[in-house]
Amino acid sequence: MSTTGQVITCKAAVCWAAGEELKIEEIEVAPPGAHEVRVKILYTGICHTDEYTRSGKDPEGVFPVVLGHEGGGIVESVGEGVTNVKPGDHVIPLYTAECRECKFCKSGKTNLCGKVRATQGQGLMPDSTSRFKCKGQSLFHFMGTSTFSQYTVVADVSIVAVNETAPLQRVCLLGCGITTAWGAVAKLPAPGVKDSTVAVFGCGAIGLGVIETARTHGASRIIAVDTNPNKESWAKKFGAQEFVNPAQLGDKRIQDYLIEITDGGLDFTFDCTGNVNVMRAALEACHKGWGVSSIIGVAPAGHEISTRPFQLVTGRVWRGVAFGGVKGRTEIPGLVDEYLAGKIKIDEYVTHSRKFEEINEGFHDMHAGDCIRCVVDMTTI
Ligand SMILES: NC(=O)C1=CN([C@@H]2O[C@H](COP(=O)(O)OP(=O)(O)OC[C@H]3O[C@@H](n4cnc5c(N)ncnc54)[C@H](OP(=O)(O)O)[C@@H]3O)[C@@H](O)[C@H]2O)C=CC1
Ligand SMILES: N[C@@H](CCC(=O)N[C@@H](CSC=O)C(=O)NCC(=O)O)C(=O)O
Ligand SMILES: [Zn+2]
Ligand SMILES: [Zn+2]
Repeated sequence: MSTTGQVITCKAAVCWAAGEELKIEEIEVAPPGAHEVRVKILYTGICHTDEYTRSGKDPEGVFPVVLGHEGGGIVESVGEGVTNVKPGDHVIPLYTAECRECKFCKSGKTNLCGKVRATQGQGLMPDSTSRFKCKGQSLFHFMGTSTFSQYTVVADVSIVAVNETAPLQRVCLLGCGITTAWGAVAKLPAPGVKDSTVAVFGCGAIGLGVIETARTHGASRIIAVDTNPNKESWAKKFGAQEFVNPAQLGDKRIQDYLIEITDGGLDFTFDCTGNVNVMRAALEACHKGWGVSSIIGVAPAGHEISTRPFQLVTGRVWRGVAFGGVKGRTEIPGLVDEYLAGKIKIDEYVTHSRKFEEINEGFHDMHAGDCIRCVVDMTTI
């Protein structure tokens, strides 16, 4: 029986309040409005940003909410005026929209579309309402995606169809982590990291992806930095030649050590931790005159970065990047094809798989130190 135009009752993992575990609830998902798409989510990754918001560290966090932004699914139905996807398409929801009409999209300078960002940050659809209800209460959306629900509704500018032969339990990770890491390196202005020295701070999925992309883009030397000694073998497997544990340097600061072993500092550094002290170290480990440091990590509410302005006066550049600077509707289909052609790794990041009913264990996995990415099968309930 067709569900088009009907309210769908399904299961979702609801976070009722900051710091609480998720609770699997029966929820009602309204049909998509104009320029909206309802998606059956089959798989979702758990990203550290989901945990960041769950824990209450996100200044934009609103509750009760359906978290999740690294999903893969199939279009169930579309609202009026939707032309970019159709029922049955295999899709990846995008937390960075791409409307192709706003001043950001048209600038050619950024992937940060402005079309739905304001309401997305409030946990609402573009018309400032929610499509989710639980026990009569409205639930907030998250990052315009809410992939921890068996059905979700997203704006049409926030979704892309991908090659149907691609396994959704793998390419869902292109919804955030792997694309973020790939773009942060591959989309640097030419010549990028080719023949350059690189240091990557934090070797989770993001850091490992940065290491991998730096390797495939011809970096001459890649140094991985992580306080977790178990990450050394991971970093080397993805392409780092050296591994430094800052906790083992005694009184020496990590930036001073890196400057010492690289004849004045790195050409490129990347923060993949979200720790503002690490962000500072990554900037200060850059070479005078030309070193570029990219902030990828997301810092808790109230945390601020600082350094001596002299670090910038003397030619180091501090930048940040969201979703790797990638325009999702335009570029993700190509990344899926590159994965299918064996040019981009995804399988290697998946260390844990969980049933939907085990989603909280998936969050605990992230804290155990041996989890790179956990993929949740949304069809097990
Ligand atoms: N800008 C963007 O678009 C995106 C940003 N993010 C953000 O990127 C960050 C990284 O994500 P992810 O890779 O999933 O996270 P992980 O937690 O898996 O990886 C971070 C790694 O850094 C290590 N670490 C912690 N403290 C330090 C330190 N002081 N010095 C060196 N290493 C340290 C951690 O060790 P341990 O395991 O012991 O904690 C861990 O190995 C997060 O802040 C996430 O929110 C994610 C996706 C997109
Ligand atoms: N809401 C937070 C900031 C969260 C943040 O920086 N998100 C990243 C993506 S992290 C993905 O896992 C991002 O793309 N930000 C750009 C955006 O427009 O949201 C806060 O308010 O500090
Ligand atoms: Zn993420
Ligand atoms: Zn736009």
